[in-house]
Amino acid sequence: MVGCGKMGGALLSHWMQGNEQFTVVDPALDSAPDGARLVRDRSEIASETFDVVIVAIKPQMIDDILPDYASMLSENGYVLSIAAGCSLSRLSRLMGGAPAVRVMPNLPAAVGKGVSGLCADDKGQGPALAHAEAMMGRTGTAVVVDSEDKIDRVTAVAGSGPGYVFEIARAYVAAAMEMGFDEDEARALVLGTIEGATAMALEPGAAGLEDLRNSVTSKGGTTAAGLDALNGDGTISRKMRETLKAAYNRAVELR
Ligand SMILES: NC(=O)C1=CN([C@@H]2O[C@H](COP(=O)(O)OP(=O)(O)OC[C@H]3O[C@@H](n4cnc5c(N)ncnc54)[C@H](O)[C@@H]3O)[C@@H](O)[C@H]2O)C=CC1
Ligand SMILES: O=C(O)[C@@H]1CCC=N1
Repeated sequence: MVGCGKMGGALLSHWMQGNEQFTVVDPALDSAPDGARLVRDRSEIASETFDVVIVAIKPQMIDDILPDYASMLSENGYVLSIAAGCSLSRLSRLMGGAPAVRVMPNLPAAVGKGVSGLCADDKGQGPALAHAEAMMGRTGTAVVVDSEDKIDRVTAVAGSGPGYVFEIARAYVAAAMEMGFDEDEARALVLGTIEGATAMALEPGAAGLEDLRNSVTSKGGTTAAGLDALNGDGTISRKMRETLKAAYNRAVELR
């Protein structure tokens, strides 16, 4: 595993539940998760081969770093990347034509509630994709998508998504504090509300989101007043479209 920072570390803690053995190369780590082997420089393992090379470094570093790993992939091995944008064809080329699988995870994998999309190139269909899907299944929900472009769309919706949710929650908490609650109270009220509303929407057979919203909204009541201020002019709807488009466009730039 090349790089083991925030996202790679979150995944590894759940990947370790399987039968694979992991070697992590990361110059910045003091220790690897229990049971994984840590090396700080690739030269320490240069003569070894691995069934999978996992790319968990920043996309901008891949061109410089990945070619050094091409000779370390075993004959039937594949490259698995979690990097935003970086295309299957680029990954495979940098790894000497190896089968390639792209995964777009998200950070709640840290608590086993990740959502991820996967896709593979032609050589990566079959055992490589099945293995990657099994690994991702240990971290939450994994969905194989039918085109590589959809991975960049998964990135915009789900990969970056926790960032949007944390930002919305942060603004919601800040507004609650301006209403006179202290931070602990505001966090409990806001995060509990988000958790409870999400749990209701996820119940099997739950009503649609519009109906759920309406079930909170009394005619002429407080929710109607709040919703009118929130999205009466469509600001939130427009902002969400702009948000996803901007993230998708950036993923395309990183291909
Ligand atoms: N953070 C997130 O929520 C998500 C991140 N990703 C992808 O995951 C990848 C990693 O992102 P983060 O974990 O957020 O970044 P990060 O900065 O936390 O982790 C990157 C790691 O790479 C290591 N590194 C730097 N140079 C290295 C080298 N030469 N050899 C080996 N390791 C090296 C760093 O020490 C660091 O631990 C990116 O490609 C990103 O697009 C994908 C989905 C979600
Ligand atoms: O911000 C990023 O580029 C990465 C990919 C998705 C989430 N974090």
